[in-house]
Amino acid sequence: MKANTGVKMIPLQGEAFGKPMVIYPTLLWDDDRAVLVDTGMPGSWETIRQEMLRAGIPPERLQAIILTHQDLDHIGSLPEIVRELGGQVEVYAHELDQPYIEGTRPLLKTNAQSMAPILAMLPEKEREHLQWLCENPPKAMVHKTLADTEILPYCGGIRIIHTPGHTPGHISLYVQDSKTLIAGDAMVYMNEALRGPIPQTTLDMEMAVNSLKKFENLEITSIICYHGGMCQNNVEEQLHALIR
Ligand SMILES: Nc1ccn([C@@H]2O[C@H](COP(=O)(O)O)[C@@H](O)[C@H]2O)c(=O)n1
Repeated sequence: MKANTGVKMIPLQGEAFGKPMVIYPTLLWDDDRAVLVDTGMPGSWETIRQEMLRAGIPPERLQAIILTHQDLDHIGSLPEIVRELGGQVEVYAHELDQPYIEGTRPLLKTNAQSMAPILAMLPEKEREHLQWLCENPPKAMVHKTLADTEILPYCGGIRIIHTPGHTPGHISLYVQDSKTLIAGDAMVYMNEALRGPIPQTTLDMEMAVNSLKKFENLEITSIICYHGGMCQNNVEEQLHALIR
């Protein structure tokens, strides 16, 4: 029997890096399990938990967290979720971003040196907070690393697509049942238009643009961008216009 599967974005509103920001982790579920894709900034777990309850998914059902990459706004609440749910949750990420998430290497972007220009512009209280996060970044163990083309057996099958560029281990996810592409930061959705990677926060633009080719042959009905949310208008036409 086919499981009942679902996809729901969890909008998180707040201030990050000196600007107001809305970001969109995604909740996936089937009859008995739930999966969270990305965890928001530090301190977001309570909002995520409330949104899970509103969707009728008890937090105890959360069995996996998939991190699209190492950036602070994606891994921020990972330690608090793992602390609360403990051994029931498996954490997944690509092996190239694993050491940063586990804290054995400093985060590639959210470190005091890279963030210096932003830190210098912030009011004192926010600067101290971001400085503290740069020096004490969230970290937690990655239990399983993910490889390109692998299919995780949750929620009708989640295909892993390695899309390096924004970070070396950036992944996107294709949710087979609903034909939803969870693009992480490989693309953004702004003013009802799908756009490519953002140069200001992408470590290797050429690689990031090249990674979009991996979406070319997918049948897609919706794209969830971490920045901008869900794109459902002329999805394939918009996507093909970005692929060079
Ligand atoms: N103005 C900014 C915003 C963010 N950063 C750093 O880049 C990382 C990725 O940010 P996204 O908004 O693309 O998710 C973020 O974790 C910050 O470290 C930045 O340098 N300047």
